[in-house]
Amino acid sequence: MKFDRVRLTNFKPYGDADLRLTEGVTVIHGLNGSGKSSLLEACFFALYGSKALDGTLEDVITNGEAETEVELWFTHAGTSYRVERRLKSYDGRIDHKCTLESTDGSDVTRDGARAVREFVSELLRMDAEAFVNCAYVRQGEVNKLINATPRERQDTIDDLLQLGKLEEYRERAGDARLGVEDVLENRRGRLDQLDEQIAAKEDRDLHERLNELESELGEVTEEIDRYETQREQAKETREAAAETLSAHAEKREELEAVEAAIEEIEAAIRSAERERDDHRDAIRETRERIAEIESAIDERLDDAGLDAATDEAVAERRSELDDREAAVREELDDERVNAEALRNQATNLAGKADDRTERAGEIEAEAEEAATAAEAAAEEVAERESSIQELREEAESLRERFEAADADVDRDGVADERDALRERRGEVRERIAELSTELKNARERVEEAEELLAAGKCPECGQPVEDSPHASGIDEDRERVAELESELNETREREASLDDGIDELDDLAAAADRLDEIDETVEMLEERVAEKRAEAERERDAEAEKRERAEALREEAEETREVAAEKRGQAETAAERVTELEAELAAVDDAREAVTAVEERQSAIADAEDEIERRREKRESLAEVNDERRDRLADKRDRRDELAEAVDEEAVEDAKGRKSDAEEYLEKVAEELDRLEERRTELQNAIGGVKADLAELAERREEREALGERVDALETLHDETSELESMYADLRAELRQRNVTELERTLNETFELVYGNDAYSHIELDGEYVLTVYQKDGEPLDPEQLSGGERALFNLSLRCAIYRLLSEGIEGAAPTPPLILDEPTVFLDSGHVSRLVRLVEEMRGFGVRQIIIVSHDDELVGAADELVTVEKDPRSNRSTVRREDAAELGVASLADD
Ligand SMILES: Nc1ncnc2c1ncn2[C@@H]1O[C@H](COP(=O)(O)OP(=O)(O)OP(=O)(O)O)[C@@H](O)[C@H]1O
Repeated sequence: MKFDRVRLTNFKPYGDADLRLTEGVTVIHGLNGSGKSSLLEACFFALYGSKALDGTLEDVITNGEAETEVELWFTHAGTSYRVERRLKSYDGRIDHKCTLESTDGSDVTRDGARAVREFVSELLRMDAEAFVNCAYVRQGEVNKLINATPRERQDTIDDLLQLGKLEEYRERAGDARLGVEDVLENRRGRLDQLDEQIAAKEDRDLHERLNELESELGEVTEEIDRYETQREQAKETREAAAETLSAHAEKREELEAVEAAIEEIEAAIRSAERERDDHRDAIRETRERIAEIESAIDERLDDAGLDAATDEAVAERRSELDDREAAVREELDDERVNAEALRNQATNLAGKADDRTERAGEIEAEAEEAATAAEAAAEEVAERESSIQELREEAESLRERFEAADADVDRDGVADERDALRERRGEVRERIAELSTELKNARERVEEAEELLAAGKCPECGQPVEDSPHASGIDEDRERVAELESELNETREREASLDDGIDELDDLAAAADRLDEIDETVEMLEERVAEKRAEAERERDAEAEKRERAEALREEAEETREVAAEKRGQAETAAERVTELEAELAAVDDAREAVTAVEERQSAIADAEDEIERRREKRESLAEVNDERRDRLADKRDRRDELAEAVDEEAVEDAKGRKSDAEEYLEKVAEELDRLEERRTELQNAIGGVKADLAELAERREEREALGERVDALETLHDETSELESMYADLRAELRQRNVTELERTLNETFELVYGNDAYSHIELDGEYVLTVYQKDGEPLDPEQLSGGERALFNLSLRCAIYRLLSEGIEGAAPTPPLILDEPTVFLDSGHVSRLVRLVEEMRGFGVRQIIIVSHDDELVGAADELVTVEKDPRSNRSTVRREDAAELGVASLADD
């Protein structure tokens, strides 16, 4: 068997790891804690599941992950397999899924952790424990077999070499023997019991007892037959007597019945007679009642308006009353409607009259207003007329001013005239200005000339003159000044007169304007006067008309009121009529009531007469029934006399005596028969008991025979199982001895190999697997006394010896799995490491196909065919696995040397 490949996901420190493994020696190296042991553990776990773990399933899942997966490919006996295990943690539980399948088409599959484990244990012929004891030397367990007690070692090695099976078979055979012994014991006990039972039954002479019982039974049966015959005869006698008695009893019974019937009929006749008397009395009473009713009817005839109390008269009166009522009702309805209508009319008319009166008042108020308006208009007319008068007087005085004026102008020429004067005055004023200027100039010239003269200069040229000045011009100028002065005065006078004229004309023009104004005002006022006058006229007319209308309305209202009063009177009359009619209706009702009373009494009389008739009939029928009863009574009395004669008292006494004798006898016989029958039953039971005892005896004898045979067979079987048990024990002892010899040989061989030429000569292994090491001087030594390193090598030798024995000693496919050594060199010095290397080489020589070693020892690394490096990334804390190139390997180890 060999591992081909292991692949991990989230197993302990590994994230994803995939490693191919080859034949030969593979050394796995790496730093502490990098995951070397975990890799081996993963392979072991793949094969055996949780049994292969020291910790729990949960521990192998990488911290912080929920799921791990381990796959292992391996080959065994020419078949390749793949195991896959998957652990999933949820809700604090671990789900373990596991499958195994062959990968080369040989169609092996196993599903489930248990099925796979069983398959692997079977295939490798070792369970998980055997695997660690043989193939897988775990770290720190290098001394396991040495430190074990001989007993443990014995179990371990026996198991590995399959000797455990023989022990198991021996035990089974022992169990079988004990089982047979138990059964045998039990059967023997039963056999003794049967013998006792049979002897007891044989002691009791069962056949003789049976004969005695049967003859007594015969006698008892005969006696019973005899008694039964006699009993039949007694019964017949008793029946005959009883018949005679019952015939008599019948007659007596009939007699009694007839007597009772006679009494009954008599009583019936009496009671019928009483009933007839009752009817007669009732008839008399009814007649009296009819007379009373008739007189009551007479009393009510007048009220009902009837002459006679006959049916026709009543019917006629009734229809008369109905007609009357219908007529009165009709009129009443009409009259009620009429009264209501009149009342309404009266109310309406009174309302209307009130409305009219109110309206008349309103119109009168309007007339008053019109009168006031007419008055106001008249006053205004008077006022205006006096204004007109005043204006006319003013106009007259204005016109007089024209007459009195100097100017000869009229109203229309004033304006033109004034304009002409103003023009002329303008011309005059211009002239005044010219003259003033000219005068001023002339005066200045005079003044200048006088100044020049005074200064001795020529007044005309201005040149200084001594004596002859040019003085002629000055005089001229003085004349001119005078002329101009007079003309100016003249002209000024003219201006003044023009001013006066203009002033007068201004006054006149103003008067003319005023006249125009007055004319206009007067005209306007006259128009207003005319208007107001017309208005006053209109208002007065309106007043008159309204007063007329108001008067008319008041009259109308008065008339309406009268009509309303009239209607109210009519309404009252109608209401009175209604009351009358209602009274009449009541009277009709009373009359009808009286008629009804008469009618009722009439029918009461009829009923009473019917009753009388009924009672009379009843009396007759009762009389007939009684006649018939009397006939029957006579018959019954005849029959009674007949029966009384027929009853024979002597015969009855005789029959009674016979009957009681027979009964007495029957009672006694019954007692005797009961006793005999009881005895017969007892005898029959006893016979049955004896017969059963006989049958049981026969059965017991048969059973005893069969049991005897069975006990013989069991005794034989017991002998056989005992033999088998000792045979297995012998076989195991023999095989173990053979193995011990072989193991001792291979152990010495390997020990020699790793420890030769040293202090020790050989190792002895006895039948109980007690190990003793012999020194060169022949001194024996307990292996525990060896040093740590020696012990390690010694143990490895023992393991290898077992391993070899296993691979050589078992028929068929060698189960030898890879030899796995985890840190085997811990206790070894370098010399011993070399020996270990040699041991490994040697193991290879013995045909171990695959050796996997965890170690950092250079020498071991050097001896490897394959080197696997395990590293842990310090950052992610995840391990990886890597195979080194074999060529490089060689170089590396050379370089190291
Ligand atoms: N469930 C887990 N999740 C993550 N890491 C784990 C888990 N279980 C163990 N480890 C880590 O794996 C490492 C143990 O690995 P292992 O024992 O295989 O190392 P090693 O290489 O054999 O060491 P040494 O040389 O000391 O024997 C430890 O560092 C431990 O912290």
